[in-house]
Amino acid sequence: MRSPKDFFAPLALGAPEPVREIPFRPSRMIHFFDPSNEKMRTKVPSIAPKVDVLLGNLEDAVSADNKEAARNGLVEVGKANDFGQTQLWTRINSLDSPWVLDDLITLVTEIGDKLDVIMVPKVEGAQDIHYVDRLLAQLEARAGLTKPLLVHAILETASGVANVEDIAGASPRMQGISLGPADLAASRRMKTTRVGGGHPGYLVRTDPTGDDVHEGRTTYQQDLWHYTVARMVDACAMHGILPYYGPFGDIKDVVGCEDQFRNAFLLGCVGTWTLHPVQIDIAKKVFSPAAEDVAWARRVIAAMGDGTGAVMIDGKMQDDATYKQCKVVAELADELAARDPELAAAYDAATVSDSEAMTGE
Ligand SMILES: CC(C)(COP(=O)(O)OP(=O)(O)OC[C@H]1O[C@@H](n2cnc3c(N)ncnc32)[C@H](O)[C@@H]1OP(=O)(O)O)[C@@H](O)C(=O)NCCC(=O)NCCSC(=O)C[C@](C)(O)C(=O)O
Ligand SMILES: [Mg+2]
Repeated sequence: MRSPKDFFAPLALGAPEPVREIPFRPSRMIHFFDPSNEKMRTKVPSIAPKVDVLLGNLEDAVSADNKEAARNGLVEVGKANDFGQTQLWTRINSLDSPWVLDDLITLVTEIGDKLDVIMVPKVEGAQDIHYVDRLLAQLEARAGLTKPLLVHAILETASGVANVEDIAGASPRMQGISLGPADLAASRRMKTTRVGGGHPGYLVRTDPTGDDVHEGRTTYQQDLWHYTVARMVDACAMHGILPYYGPFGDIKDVVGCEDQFRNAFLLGCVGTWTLHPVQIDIAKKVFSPAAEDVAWARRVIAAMGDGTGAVMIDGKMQDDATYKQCKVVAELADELAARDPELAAAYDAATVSDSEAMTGE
């Protein structure tokens, strides 16, 4: 464990200074594409402006035969495109794979200036982040990069979940963490066969009231991922980094997908993954606060003045803590509106005057 005094020192001579604060750039959707697929590569210029993050995936879902083609395809995409406000990320192969070393050497030296974040799969503990941290510093120095690359961990092993707080705080490069429900389910020996989402068998049932043991009792499906997402959110908030939901594999179930995304949004996640174009608008809708919620938040903030004391608005008590919640919503809205003129217009149109606020009543 490094001394706190050394935490922000570069890990290689000539590497850039680590960031002191993780930049909050909109990342409502991390859109996955397979860079070994030529058709997908040609779509990059049209997809990039529609997403906050475009991610060239090198790991699972890219067949072993295509690993080099995916790496080279991503280099080609990185060099050929100007991504504007859209971030370019990659998911490298896992640290125990035969491909990861070449992934890192090639990507950092060839397109390190275009990449924002390196997503590391199957992170087991802080030691995995330390390894990547030092290697990235060496490669940044070799490539002459002036901006440090950030690191994002996927929470997809039981060990990773048990060590999530250490992972979140392992390096100043740590940008965020995503849930990896498919590998995590396998690692935990859960009995599901899906990529994210719920399961009809995971439920609670109302008590029997008499002879109705076998029928007439309502059941409620539960969220398999609640514990993990909540724990991930706390670990990220504790270390000033950003939590994300992950993939929702039932592409056709756009309603279930929206519900799962919204649960994550309400619990504190800033974004999710999109695996197919149909999920992009769902993520955008869910991870942009609703216009009426933004109007309400702005109204509470205006009525609360310096943020202390208590006021009544529409029969609801507001105080320092609701003020802080409203600041989270309003500040997120401002960040998103700065990038998205349509959202900015919707938020401005919904702004409600605070004149109805009844201070002290
Ligand atoms: C599922 C697949 C095969 C269906 O692909 P398809 O071509 O069969 O689907 P489609 O509905 O027929 O596609 C319609 C159009 O959309 C295009 N398209 C389709 N997808 C995309 C895309 N992502 N980006 C851009 N374009 C896309 C596709 O090329 C087609 O274009 P066309 O109309 O011109 O012919 C495809 O969507 C895909 O490959 N998606 C990405 C899959 C992926 O990255 N999986 C890994 C992440 S999840 C994971 O790893 C788990 C985790 C975290 O590790 C863990 O929980 O453990
Ligand atoms: Mg996985």
